[in-house]
Amino acid sequence: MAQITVNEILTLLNEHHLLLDSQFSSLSYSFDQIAYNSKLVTENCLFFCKGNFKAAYLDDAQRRGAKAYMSETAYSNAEIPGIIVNNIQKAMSLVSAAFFGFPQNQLPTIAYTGTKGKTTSAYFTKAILDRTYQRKVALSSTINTVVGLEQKDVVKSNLTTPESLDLFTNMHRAVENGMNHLVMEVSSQAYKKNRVYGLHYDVGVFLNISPDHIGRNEHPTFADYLHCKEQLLVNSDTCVLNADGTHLTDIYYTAKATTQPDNIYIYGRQRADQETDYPIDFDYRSVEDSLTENQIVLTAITEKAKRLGIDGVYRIGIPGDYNEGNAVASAITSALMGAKPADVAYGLAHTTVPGRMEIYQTQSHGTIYVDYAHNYGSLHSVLDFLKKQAPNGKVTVITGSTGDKGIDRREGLGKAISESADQAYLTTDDPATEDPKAIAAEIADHIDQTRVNLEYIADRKAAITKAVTESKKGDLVVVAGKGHDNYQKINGQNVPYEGDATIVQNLVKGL
Ligand SMILES: CC(=O)N[C@H]1[C@@H](OP(=O)(O)OP(=O)(O)OC[C@H]2O[C@@H](n3ccc(=O)[nH]c3=O)[C@H](O)[C@@H]2O)O[C@H](CO)[C@@H](O)[C@@H]1O[C@H](C)C(=O)N[C@@H](C)C(=O)N[C@H](CCC(=O)O)C(=O)O
Ligand SMILES: Nc1ncnc2c1ncn2[C@@H]1O[C@H](COP(=O)(O)OP(=O)(O)OP(=O)(O)O)[C@@H](O)[C@H]1O
Repeated sequence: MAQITVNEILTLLNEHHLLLDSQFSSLSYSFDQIAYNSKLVTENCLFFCKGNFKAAYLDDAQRRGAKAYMSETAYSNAEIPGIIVNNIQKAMSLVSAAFFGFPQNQLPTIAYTGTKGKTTSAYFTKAILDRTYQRKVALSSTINTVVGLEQKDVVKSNLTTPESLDLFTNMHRAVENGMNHLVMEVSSQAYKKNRVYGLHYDVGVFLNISPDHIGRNEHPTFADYLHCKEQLLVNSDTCVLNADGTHLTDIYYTAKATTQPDNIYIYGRQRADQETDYPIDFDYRSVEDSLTENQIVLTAITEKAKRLGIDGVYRIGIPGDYNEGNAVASAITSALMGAKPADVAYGLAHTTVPGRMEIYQTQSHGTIYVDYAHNYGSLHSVLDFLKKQAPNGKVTVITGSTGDKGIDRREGLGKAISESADQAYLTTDDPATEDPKAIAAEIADHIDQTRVNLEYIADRKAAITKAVTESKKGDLVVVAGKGHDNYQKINGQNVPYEGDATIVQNLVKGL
């Protein structure tokens, strides 16, 4: 059973210069539970006060059995002793890891960061390593969290990277369930909020970066966004970098500051004019890009890359040329963790990711894709790819954009539509407290309507239905933005929504 003594906590906090004061007299006192939500407190619990905290939550925690609290502020009315720290998020992460006996030491971890491709790459990697390690690979992704082999060990995730206490709880459960590796996604917010403070990864991957998540409640500037993402490399024993992304110099030198060049692997698409200041370890080229799959040739260039033994031709079961880079990153990380080429081949060919390039074919209408693209980078990648695949057909997109956050996504979506779509239906996507029609108008402001047919249909299902039923053979239709979500965020509520995939599945039956 997980436990921690006051002495262990104070020692840990002191080592990290986090402790300001402790009102606890007995150093040998031991807690059997830790929690940051008062509703989850049971007997003999250490309670963390963090975030937008209200004193009433501490009263609630006391009533339910908390024996001490940890906080950046002392609460004079509290009846239980306080441990006062100068950074509660860092303290909570360290104490959580210690409480669960540092589960990361028994769970070699591959961590992905990047603006786009984290979930897809994490799924590719899990599929490969599941072959190598008989499915004993845990997963922490935006979609699902997997901590064991049974159905009850697979749960839907709330965040891309969970709160530290939840993350270490999951890792502990994974170890208890006999899982022997972890593949996880790490968001920039996870670093901003110290959700992964003190956690080291065996392999850390930087997939790419483009402006996103900048604004109220997220990152004040792009520099801050980049800095947070780069922290993954500082905390990784081996770093894997994508040569085709922007800011490579910055990213490479951040990796090199704490990692020997021998433990840095760089991959990139083969190009005649390839010239970088860094050695490319692996290059790859497309043999086939089709509407349903890709095939690549992966070539090891440097000696250390050759030692991984994964040169070869691979089929990738998810379409989109940008998924080739995701697949290569996954092949390299999996090989670093012991996967054989046959495992890589199987995993890349058989991965599917809910809401990412899900394909629905019709008999006499177009081909429909459900995809999570919701900013310029992703929508541009998807539409640009499909446009090249449909020389004689029309590319139609159905999309909206979220309210109350990511305001600059609206311009980006409009730009991506203008560049590569022939037709767009603007509709509703998590409007929060905003009017979806006004959001759509902002997207429309950036669409060149002399070349793109545009229509606003507020009801998302109606927009999808019209686009799909009116499509002709050879046309490509992308239902973008919501991916696997089955709710619409409206005025603080998650209003149930049938889901893009379900709607499309039902529609194509008769077509
Ligand atoms: C801004 C931000 O990071 N907020 C996160 C943070 O909120 P918070 O600490 O302020 O929590 P709160 O909900 O206001 O409540 C304050 C505290 O009181 C406690 N409480 C509350 C009620 C009660 O009755 N009793 C009680 O004890 C809560 O458990 C909490 O500890 O901690 C919560 C979990 O402890 C997170 O759910 C929440 O994420 C919000 C919802 C969120 O959506 N964050 C997004 C921006 C995010 O992190 N996204 C990234 C992906 C984006 C990227 O790629 O960068 C992600 O990793 O998912
Ligand atoms: N390497 C890539 N480059 C550009 N676009 C990509 C890439 N990989 C995936 N995409 C696009 O981005 C969308 C989201 O992909 P995925 O969920 O794998 O990324 P993510 O980093 O987890 O995203 P998010 O942070 O938004 O959850 C996909 O549906 C696809 O449209």
